[in-house]
Amino acid sequence: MSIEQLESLSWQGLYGLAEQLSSLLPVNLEIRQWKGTAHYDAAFIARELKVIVESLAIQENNDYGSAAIAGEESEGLRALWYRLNTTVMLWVEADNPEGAAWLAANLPVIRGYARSFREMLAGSESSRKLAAENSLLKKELSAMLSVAQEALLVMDPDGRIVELNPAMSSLLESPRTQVLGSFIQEWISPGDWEHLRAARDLEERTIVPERSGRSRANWKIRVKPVYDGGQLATILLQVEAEKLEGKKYLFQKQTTYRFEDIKGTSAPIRTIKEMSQRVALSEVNLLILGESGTGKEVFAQSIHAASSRKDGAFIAINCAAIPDTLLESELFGYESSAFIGNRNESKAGRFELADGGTIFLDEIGDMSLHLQGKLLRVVQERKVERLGGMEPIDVNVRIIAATHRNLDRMVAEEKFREDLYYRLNVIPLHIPPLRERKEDIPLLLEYFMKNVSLKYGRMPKRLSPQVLERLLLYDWPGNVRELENVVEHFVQLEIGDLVTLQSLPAQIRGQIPGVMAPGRRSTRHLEENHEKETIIQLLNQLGRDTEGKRMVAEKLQVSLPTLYRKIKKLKIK
Ligand SMILES: Nc1ncnc2c1ncn2[C@@H]1O[C@H](COP(=O)(O)OP(=O)(O)OP(=O)(O)O)[C@@H](O)[C@H]1O
Repeated sequence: MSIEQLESLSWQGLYGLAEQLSSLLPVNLEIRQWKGTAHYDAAFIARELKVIVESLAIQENNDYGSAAIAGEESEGLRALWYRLNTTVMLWVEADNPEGAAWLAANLPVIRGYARSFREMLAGSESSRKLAAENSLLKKELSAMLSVAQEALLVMDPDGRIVELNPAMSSLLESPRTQVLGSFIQEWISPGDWEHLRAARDLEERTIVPERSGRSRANWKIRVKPVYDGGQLATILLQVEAEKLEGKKYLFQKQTTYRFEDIKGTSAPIRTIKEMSQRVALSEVNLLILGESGTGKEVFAQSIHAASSRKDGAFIAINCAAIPDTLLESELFGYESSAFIGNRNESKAGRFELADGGTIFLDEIGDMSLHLQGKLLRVVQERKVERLGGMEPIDVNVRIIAATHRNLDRMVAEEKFREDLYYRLNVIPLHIPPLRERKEDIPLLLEYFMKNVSLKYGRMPKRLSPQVLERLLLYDWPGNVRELENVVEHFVQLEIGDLVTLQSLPAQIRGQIPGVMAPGRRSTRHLEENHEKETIIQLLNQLGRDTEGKRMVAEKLQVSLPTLYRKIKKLKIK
């Protein structure tokens, strides 16, 4: 029966309604009769019930703490209902003894209303409770996330990032507000996203992020899907930037450097740059040799970017950064049956991924003899075999290998396969250490000062002439990387815009030129050569008379007699 029909019914009374309705409703319904009123009509009651039902529907999302009041007057009768929290009260001012009988007769109709009333109330009540619980849970979740040291991220099944903590935002090097709402696919490859989405339970994997900020570290990911009613509802991610114990990365697949990024105008750097630009155009494998921090990787990337393979992948892998067995499966891939462990998937190796492009095997001197043998096969036959795979797979990959080790000596000591050495070493590129091209130092200082200041949003600082002089005297065992770090140190210092001697890092301040800096691996011979060179430079600058020599001794922080002894010993004219 509709409200309209109910409205047309005549008034029968009120008594008994309250009790009966209250037993049907999840609320206390009080219907009160106010004495002194002549009559009442059913239409009015029905309208009131309608108002209650509709108001409840409208107010579903309202704050239940506030009272909702609706009232109506009709022919001197007044009904007032209100709801405060879960209590609904309907007061009716009427005094009609026939009411009870009428209500009893029409109870099924009233019950129908009561039922929908109850359902609505129950629905709105449970959604209110749920909303309250949800909002509390959300607050608890974000509090938990904010105190966690691990980088954590919550996303929906489409990869939309709905929450992340400060550790994650710093790992992504982006403010939280900027990341919220973006998609994880902006940070990782489609293949890696597919794997994350397909995870059935807690899973771990290492991936190479598409964008990972300056660290260029790989991500060790723990992924946990959350299901609701059999449907994937949320994906939780814990990300750890791979700890590389001093290594730069395990894998990497973008190039960021071009030849124009290689700064330096000295003869040695110009020569090696020109040579690299020439060989970039050929297809030969390359071996880049040089001390740590000289820019071997910068060269490898620039060569790839200038080669005909530039549209193919550049896959870098650090052979010293991971254990041999993992390196083997990473390089060559595996078939499900063969891989030891609980994985049941097949995986392409880095050689396959680099097909049509370049593979950069960094720290090749650290590769085991066993893997050197397998690598030789790839170099010779241009085919790889996955672990446990039956069919060799053709790969068209250019290999650029690099090492800071002395491979000649390793070959002599039978620690590096001679046949592989000759295959890779078709055109060796020696990157000179910074101390052999000191004229590049001012340019590099200026270049890094500009870049690093920009990165930290600070004003570039000037170097005092004494600081510049000391930096020119220093022998830079960590090469360009060390120089970049020193500039970073300057930029971060809370000093004025002038860097003075006091601000120099200890290793540079403390170094008397020619005395080996801690960690330096150069030989005594190199050290003496360098000392000799430094003294000659200073004598040329300051003069060879006694006054000049006194100043040179002062600069070198040695006594005048010591300087004379050194001049004699090093046969300086
Ligand atoms: N000529 C250069 N111009 C500008 N920046 C350079 C140059 N050479 C090196 N760098 C910078 O120095 C740092 C070290 O370079 P890179 O990582 O290529 O050295 P590496 O020889 O591969 O070191 P390692 O042997 O430790 O792997 C990088 O940050 C790079 O940007």
